[in-house]
Amino acid sequence: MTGAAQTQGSQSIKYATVTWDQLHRDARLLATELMRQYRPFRGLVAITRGGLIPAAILGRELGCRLIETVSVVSYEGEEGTQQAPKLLKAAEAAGDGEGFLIVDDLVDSGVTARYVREMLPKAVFACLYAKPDGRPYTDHYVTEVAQDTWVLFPWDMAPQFVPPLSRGSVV
Ligand SMILES: O=P(O)(O)OC[C@H]1O[C@H](OP(=O)(O)OP(=O)(O)O)[C@H](O)[C@@H]1O
Ligand SMILES: Nc1nc2[nH]cnc2c(=O)[nH]1
Ligand SMILES: [Mg+2]
Repeated sequence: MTGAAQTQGSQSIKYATVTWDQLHRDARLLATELMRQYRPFRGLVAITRGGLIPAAILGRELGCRLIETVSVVSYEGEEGTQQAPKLLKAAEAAGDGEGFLIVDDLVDSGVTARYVREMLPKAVFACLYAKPDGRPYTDHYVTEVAQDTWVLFPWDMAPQFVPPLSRGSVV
């Protein structure tokens, strides 16, 4: 994970960028830990969309071909900042979650994880990255990220031209 700061107006935003290679390595590290701790899972539940690619990698490593999805949208509540999750698709094949592993890319506030866990109380929850507020809602994660940092996943980015320093650009 690589750190960077970007200024937008008067605000400085901190980013942690994750490359495809790093994401793949982290997903394999997570798989190693899960293999050590659990009997084979009956299936995985990917939280769309961010959990889909981590779930594909974990499914391959753990030898698990049943991958169910749950689709949740979190949006701003009318009174301002409170997020209210809305279910677009339930994980019907997972029952109460027994024998299933819920997979997401990260936990931030923990709102999404808490909501999905309430639907699948017997499932194990794992993600790649965890911010402090979300950490209590995941059983496993690989790397902690500061709460004020936005994780940029490989699917959020594209390589682009950067002018050389000699042209006076600021890095
Ligand atoms: O802990 P929280 O504050 O709930 O945030 C974490 C969730 O936010 C992101 O998903 P998002 O809702 O942006 O949708 P996406 O996966 O489709 O990109 C991320 O993939 C997690 O699912
Ligand atoms: N890409 C991305 N999505 C998020 N959703 C909630 N927090 C984050 C984050 O840090 N990065
Ligand atoms: Mg998501």
